[in-house]
Order: sequence, then C-alpha cells, then structure tokens
Amino acid sequence: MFLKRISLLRDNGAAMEQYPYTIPAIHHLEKIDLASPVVFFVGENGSGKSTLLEAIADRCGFHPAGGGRNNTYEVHASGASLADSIRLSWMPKITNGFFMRAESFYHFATHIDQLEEDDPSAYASYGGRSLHEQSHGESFFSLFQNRFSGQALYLLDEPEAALSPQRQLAFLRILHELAEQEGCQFVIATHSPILLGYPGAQILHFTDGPIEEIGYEETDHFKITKYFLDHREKFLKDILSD
Ligand SMILES: Nc1ncnc2c1ncn2[C@@H]1O[C@H](COP(=O)(O)OP(=O)(O)OP(=O)(O)O)[C@@H](O)[C@H]1O
Repeated sequence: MFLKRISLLRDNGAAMEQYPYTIPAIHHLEKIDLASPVVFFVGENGSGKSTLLEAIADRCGFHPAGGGRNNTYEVHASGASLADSIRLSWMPKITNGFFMRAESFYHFATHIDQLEEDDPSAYASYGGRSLHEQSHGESFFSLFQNRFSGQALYLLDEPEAALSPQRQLAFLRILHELAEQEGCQFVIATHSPILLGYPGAQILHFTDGPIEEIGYEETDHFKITKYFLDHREKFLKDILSD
C-alpha cells in the first residue's frame, strides 16, 4: 500500500458554503485512513464519490478525466477544485498509476488514437488496437489487462459500467493478482454488488453525514440485490403496483 490517508484541509480559504463542500460527505470529511489495498467508495447517486475520487486523481497528477501522469488532453472535469483542499499521506510515495472514469472513457480512447498517430507503439498498452474499435466492455478489459501493473495506485470510477457479470468476476481475478502479486493499490467507486464482494476490501459508505466504514452485507447493494433475487416476483409486484 502507498496511499495511507486522505485529509481535508479546512484552513486554506476554500468556500465551504459552495460546491463541492456542500456535498454532505465532503462537508463532514476530516480524514480517511485507507486500511486495505482495495478500497471501495459506495453510496447513493450524487453522494460525492466521483468528486472525491477525481480530487485524489488530480492531486496525484493523473488526468482528472481519465489517464496517468503522461496523459494530457482537454475535457471538462468538475471535481478538480477540491484537489486544492485535499492532502494525501503516502508511505512510500509513488507516482505511477491511473485514473479510470467510465463516463469519459470515450475521450481517453480518442486521446490514445491521437498518440498512436505519432507513436505506433501507443496501442500496445491497450490491447494492440484502437479502444474505439473494441466494444465498451472489451476496451475496459484491455485497459485492466494490458495497462495495469506494478507498484501503482489505480483510481477507478465505476469500472463495472460496461462489464457483464462474467467479466466483473474476471475483473476481480485481475484485481486480486495485481493487489496480491504486484502490490498495486486500488480505490474504486462502484455500485456493483459483485465487485464489492472482494474479500478483505475496505468499504467506505458516503452518507448524508460523515463517511463510514461498513461491512459488505450492510451495503444497500448487497441487501437490495439479495432481496430482489430472493423475492423477485413479490418485490416487483409491490413496486410496480399503485
Ligand atoms: N460542477 C458542479 N457544480 C455543482 N454541483 C455539482 C457539480 N458536479 C457535480 N455536482 C453535484 O455534486 C454531487 C456529487 O456528485 P458526484 O458525481 O460526486 O456523485 P457520485 O456519488 O459519484 O454519484 P454517482 O453514483 O451517480 O456517480 C451531485 O449532487 C452533483 O449534482
């Protein structure tokens, strides 16, 4: 593990009454201690997971819309302002890594196509061909399989977005190999009850108050999915009736 703690500085003149400090999880944030090589951010839509992940990425020097330290391209990224108020504590400090954000992966793929025009080896880290020529799920998987390795920090925003359940399980295997054998560290925002099941992961729940650590079976993702699968017909009848 490399990144040990994320702290919010409150005395640097940031406008606490404005976005992103008005998001409850950010508003209450003091520090988060990362206790496992695989950490998940969970919480309702709009609870601030992407905003914090993007700020961490920016602080790491990764492109805030997706990429590593050497990827520079233009695209809108909204959470970068929080980066000025975030302190990252490392032991040891590393600079390798990557920020993957499902929602702007298209722009990243275009950026790699542009690199390939000047450097014919640019596709090598992405499965040997344009990410645009691969399906959404295949392109995510090419990234995980070919680009990720070694002593690095990977920040992933909803990596499950394009993955079938089968591929999510395959992703867990890659995650396991990278975390166990290569020493990679992951911080992942997810809604996937499959990914969240990774053994030994630390799950941080973005609530209406402070961020809380919870167990897998305490997550809504587990509880709602389990209830749905166990009582599908009744559940649907209840929610679809007037
Ligand atoms: N540029 C912006 N200005 C004002 N509010 C914003 C801006 N960008 C995001 N927000 C708000 O910040 C909140 C947190 O957004 P964020 O994308 O971090 O949520 P999230 O937990 O990642 O959600 P999801 O699970 O849907 O991806 C949301 O209520 C969103 O509407």
